[in-house]
Amino acid sequence: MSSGGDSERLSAAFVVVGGGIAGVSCAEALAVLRPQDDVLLLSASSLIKAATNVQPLTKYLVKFEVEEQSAEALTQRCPTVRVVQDAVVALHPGEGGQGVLVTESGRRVAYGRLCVCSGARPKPILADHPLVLTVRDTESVRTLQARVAGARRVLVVGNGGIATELVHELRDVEVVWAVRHDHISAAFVDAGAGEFLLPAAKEGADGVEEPEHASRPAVKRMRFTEAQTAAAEAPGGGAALGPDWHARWELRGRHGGRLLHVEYGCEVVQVRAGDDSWPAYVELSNGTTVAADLVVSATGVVPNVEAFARDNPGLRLAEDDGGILVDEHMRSSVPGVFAAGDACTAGWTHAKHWFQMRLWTQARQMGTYAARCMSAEAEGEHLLQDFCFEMFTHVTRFFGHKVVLLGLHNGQKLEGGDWEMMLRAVKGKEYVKLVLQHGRVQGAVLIGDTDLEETFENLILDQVDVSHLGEDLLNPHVDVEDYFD
Ligand SMILES: Cc1cc2nc3c(=O)[nH]c(=O)nc-3n(C[C@H](O)[C@H](O)[C@H](O)COP(=O)(O)OP(=O)(O)OC[C@H]3O[C@@H](n4cnc5c(N)ncnc54)[C@H](O)[C@@H]3O)c2cc1C
Ligand SMILES: NC(=O)C1=CN([C@@H]2O[C@H](COP(=O)(O)OP(=O)(O)OC[C@H]3O[C@@H](n4cnc5c(N)ncnc54)[C@H](OP(=O)(O)O)[C@@H]3O)[C@@H](O)[C@H]2O)C=CC1
Repeated sequence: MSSGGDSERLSAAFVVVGGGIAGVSCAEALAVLRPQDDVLLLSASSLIKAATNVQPLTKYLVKFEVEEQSAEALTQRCPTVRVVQDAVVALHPGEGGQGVLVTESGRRVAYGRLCVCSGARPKPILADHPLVLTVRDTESVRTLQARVAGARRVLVVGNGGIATELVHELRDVEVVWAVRHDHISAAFVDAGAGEFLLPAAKEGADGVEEPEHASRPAVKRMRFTEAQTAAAEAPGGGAALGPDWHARWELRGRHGGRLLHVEYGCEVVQVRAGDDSWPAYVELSNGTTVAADLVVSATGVVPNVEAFARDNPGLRLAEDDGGILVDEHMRSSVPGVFAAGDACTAGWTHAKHWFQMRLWTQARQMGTYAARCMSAEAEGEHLLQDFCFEMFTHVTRFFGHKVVLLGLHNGQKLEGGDWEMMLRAVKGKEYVKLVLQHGRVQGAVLIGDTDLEETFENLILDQVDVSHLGEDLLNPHVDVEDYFD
């Protein structure tokens, strides 16, 4: 990896900014697609993140590991990729000719085509408070580990991916989890799934039990309208860490046992100065005051695009989340500038069953696809959009359970009309939820080892009418695939 070098001038036909999953996937794909061209990967972080052990679970659902690697590992795999560690501070798109990036160390990097994969950064509450921490990269989790080691009670704020994983992993400490919804893990799952996960959340990582096999699944069918859904959801530096980050970092406090208490339907109002007993008292909007050693804010992310947007009014950012707005070919509003991963906002008309979530799956898909788009543009070729944008898929683990999310799994985008929800649940073992509209499956939440992902993926994609199946659709003794052979 190159570093240093005041006012050095570099140039490459293809420049990628960012050493996270999106940037590395883009650079790797460019190396394959454009063996004749130099690819320059510029990253502020010294290590890069690569997707390894990629395993397709179905046509759309892919599982992989995220490995932190040295830049040399990437250049060995892809000899045409040069990696330079430096932070971009400005983008000068140029007019008609080559654009130029300016870096922190004074380099000027000319590009033919650029892909911005600069990720996102935490959107914390009380950002400058010394007792409030966020988690994003290796450095931040190292700080968290040190601070948790001296803690008796930690307040976790937020109800998404990080809070869900963190609450599970905190050991030997009292955890108060403040969520603004009426159930846990609301950024990913519905109230029923939150209820299903709660006992495992209370157990924590040390107490994960083997699933029960004895009880019979209960199948329920419910009909939802827009009003009911709204009511149900009413209040009650470096690359992002990869999945399983928590498995590598023991987060152990000094309480001598773990306790979880959830405060529902609330936000932080203020953090009051502490006394001899506790370093801080946190006032919540539901009237509760929590004495704590530490507050972890896990309240979402914002795209990290200031260096590119500053002084570039021509670079359109999304109004709602501030990401670089890209079209169906990952092109920004500035010619020659593409964007992918957490840094971008998908500005095209989405397929019915797809929506954007800032996840490593989408970072990898977008990075790879952006490389294909850049290459096709260079050749003047027309490219059809990748099929991965046809349907939202995500696989992860929450509280020791495998979680698969398919399509409009929470009825997203279906607000306007009638939709039904069909459920099958066995306490501690599995939770299967289908979202149906007009007799067709629109989405699914599969928790546990259900082995149903392929069946429901096909039903969502094919949109066949399944109304004649009734509750057999979730009958564990019926092979739904047989109906469609
Ligand atoms: C704690 C945590 C756990 C997560 N767990 C999961 C999970 O289990 N499953 C999942 O799907 N998703 C997970 N995510 C989300 C996932 O990690 C991100 O969606 C994904 O990594 C985004 O990849 P990216 O390449 O777009 O951005 P990043 O990984 O953030 O990479 C951005 C890169 O750009 C570089 N950079 C930034 N600005 C500049 C600049 N100006 N100049 C040069 N370089 C720059 C950074 O150094 C970094 O190398 C998690 C996120 C966090 C924080
Ligand atoms: N296993 C996985 O798949 C994981 C994925 N990730 C991803 O990493 C990124 C960062 O994770 P994370 O920070 O958890 O973000 P998420 O977007 O997953 O969740 C943010 C949560 O914080 C809530 N929130 C926002 N503002 C406030 C506030 N002021 N007070 C209280 N709560 C608030 C949001 O509520 P509301 O929805 O109402 O706005 C939401 O529940 C996300 O893109 C996430 O998808 C992270 C870890 C694991």
